[in-house]
Amino acid sequence: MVATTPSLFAPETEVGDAPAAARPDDGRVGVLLPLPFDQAFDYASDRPLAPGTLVRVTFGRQPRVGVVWAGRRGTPPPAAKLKPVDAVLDLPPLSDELCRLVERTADYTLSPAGAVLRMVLSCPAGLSPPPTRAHVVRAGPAPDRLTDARRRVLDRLADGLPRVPADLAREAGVSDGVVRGLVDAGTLALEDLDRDPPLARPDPATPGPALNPEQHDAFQAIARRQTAGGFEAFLLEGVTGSGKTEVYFEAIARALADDADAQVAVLLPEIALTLQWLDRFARRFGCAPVQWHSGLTAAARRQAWRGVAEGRARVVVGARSALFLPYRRLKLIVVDEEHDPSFKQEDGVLYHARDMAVMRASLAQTPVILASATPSLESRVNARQGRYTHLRLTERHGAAVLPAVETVDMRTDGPKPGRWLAPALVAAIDGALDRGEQSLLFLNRRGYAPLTLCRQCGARYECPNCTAWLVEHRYRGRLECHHCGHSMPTPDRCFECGAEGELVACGPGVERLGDEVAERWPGARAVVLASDTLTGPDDAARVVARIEASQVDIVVGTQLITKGYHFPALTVVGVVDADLGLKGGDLRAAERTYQQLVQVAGRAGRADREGAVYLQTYDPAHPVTRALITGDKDRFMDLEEEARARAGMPPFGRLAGLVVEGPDLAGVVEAGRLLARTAPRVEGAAIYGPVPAPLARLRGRHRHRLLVQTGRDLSIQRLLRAWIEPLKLPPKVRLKVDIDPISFL
Ligand SMILES: Nc1ncnc2c1ncn2[C@@H]1O[C@H](COP(=O)(O)OP(=O)(O)OP(=O)(O)O)[C@@H](O)[C@H]1O
Ligand SMILES: [Zn+2]
Repeated sequence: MVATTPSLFAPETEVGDAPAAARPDDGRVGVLLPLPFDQAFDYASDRPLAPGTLVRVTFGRQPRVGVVWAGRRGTPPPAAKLKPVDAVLDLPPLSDELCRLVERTADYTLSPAGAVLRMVLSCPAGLSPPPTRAHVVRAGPAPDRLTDARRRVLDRLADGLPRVPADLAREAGVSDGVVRGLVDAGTLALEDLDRDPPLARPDPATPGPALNPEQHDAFQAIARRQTAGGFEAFLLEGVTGSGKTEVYFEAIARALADDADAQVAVLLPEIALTLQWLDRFARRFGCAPVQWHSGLTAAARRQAWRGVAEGRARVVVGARSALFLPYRRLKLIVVDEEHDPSFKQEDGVLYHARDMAVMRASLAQTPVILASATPSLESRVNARQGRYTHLRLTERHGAAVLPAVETVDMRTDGPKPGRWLAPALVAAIDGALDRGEQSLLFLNRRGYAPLTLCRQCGARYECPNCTAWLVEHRYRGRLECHHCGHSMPTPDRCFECGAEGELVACGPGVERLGDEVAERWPGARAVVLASDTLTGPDDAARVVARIEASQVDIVVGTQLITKGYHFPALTVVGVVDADLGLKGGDLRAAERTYQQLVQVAGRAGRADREGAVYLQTYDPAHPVTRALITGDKDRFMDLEEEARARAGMPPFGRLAGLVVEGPDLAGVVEAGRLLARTAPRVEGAAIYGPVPAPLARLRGRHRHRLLVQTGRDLSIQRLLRAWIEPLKLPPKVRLKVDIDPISFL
């Protein structure tokens, strides 16, 4: 059997302990702590505590919040050493479904269960009751002496909503003393209430747009499962602009309407979590969803976490970590842009949020929707083999059509040296400017130039901590490492030979394109968009609003600007270096490049004006380029799939990356040798390496890699555990195990 995520569907692999009743019989409960231990520790409890109950205990000397756990008990300590459960938190217990997700994720990724639990309890402030504040409420009859000022205060309170005294006084246009007087008179009273305003409830009753027939069929398939109940995974594949979002909005509305306590999780790649998306949600549901991502303030984070745990947060939209929130009653999961590599977490617990979303849905017995214009090969195979239900939207909504794609052969039709935009692309932008339309130039490289070298002696500027060039950022006047953040002012003389004025920038980044645009079209309104040219989400929102309002003619951007945006006046897209993603090619380089370019191209011509896309390439015959021109995605993906199948690569075989890293090379080499020497010799498993990783140094640490490849019929986790657990690595050397690796750096 070929299974893409075996522990989802093949219980014979790694299954965590099934939750049984906690065992208070012996006066003990197991408590799993958010620390890197796989086992629950015993604590004394004089009353039975249900699994999932959040408790405060002492571990070492530290107070900690943990979770009463049904299985995974370590060696029981003697009764004399047992510490009591100090307190039970005033929160609903974690759902059984979530506890099992923690165990499955731990088993699947070879992480300690406690490390996964830590992702669930990721908001310590949310664990305590919310701070309170005195609010004014109506408490008795109006006083005999009802002045005009007093009447205004009472009028404000007529809606029944409590208010903070100062706010009330301001709203009524009176002094604080008037409010105080009413409290003294017994007409009003002060009550300690949650400082946090209540979370708004999205309204599923507002009708969405009428779905077109394809959208309607897709939604009906999902709705049938919602009515019948239970787990089903849907792959919602629709060309860019086909209305995937409208379809899953309907499914969200259905989930909310069917069950007054239902909760919905929507996972988006962080950079696709834009104001445009939030606005659209608010227009459809009457209020913003609850957000969960790295940019939240501490207060917003606390409110979101607690709102989810108490079931008040009905729709949560967030980056991958939103999957591990303590939903009480999860009824639908949506993973939008499911192919996006950023769903893989690359540090700590190395999980893939898309795969774990499917796992969570199956544990919670709910539908899950994976949406994409360019589904991952893994999901495609799952759909073909019947594990996912495949829903397709083949056309853009309404009159919009997919843009025409052309290649520009850089070997024959490229620009002059020192320029980056070919004549054909320049002509297309001229045309767009004449017609008052917008153009987008895409280059997935921040900064001005990726390499700086000395024309005199050839010296290159390298990061002292990493195997990487320093990238020039001319706007800031600095050279920077994109891996560790190391940064220095751009020098004016060579560090090697001292020659002055001889340093040259090699190759383009978006800033350099911005210069070329300014030179060529001095009258055009241009903007360069990259994560480091924006000061934050507000700045990004402002720029996007300007583009929407057609106050920008030419956008130069990294992938930041490619995901999910809808700019009606944008008609020309230029991909400045279509070959960039193919360099250094790992397993998924072609697939990923294809997906990214389809997304970029998909920004063109989304409304009533037709779009055109220009791909600048040195290899116009490359299958990725061919597929983009012909639009024959299926053929391209079929070829990719055949190649993977032939090589026994995922999803037809399984991979695990092992990285040994440490501060000194000798220890790393020794650890690599130890792994090689003890490697299991098992039929159906191959082990490659150790070799220095492509990023042989990162943040000052040396890194060597091994790659383990097995067939689908082997449990790669079991093989790894038996091999690695007994090993004693040299001091300061760490081993990172990455199941289903996405990054091979
Ligand atoms: N049934 C419909 N009625 C009216 N407008 C629609 C309908 N379906 C889609 N649209 C509009 O068409 C545009 C594209 O739809 P949407 O953004 O949902 O597509 P998508 O498939 O999610 O796109 P992408 O993958 O490019 O992000 C939006 O402006 C949307 O409001
Ligand atoms: Zn560095």
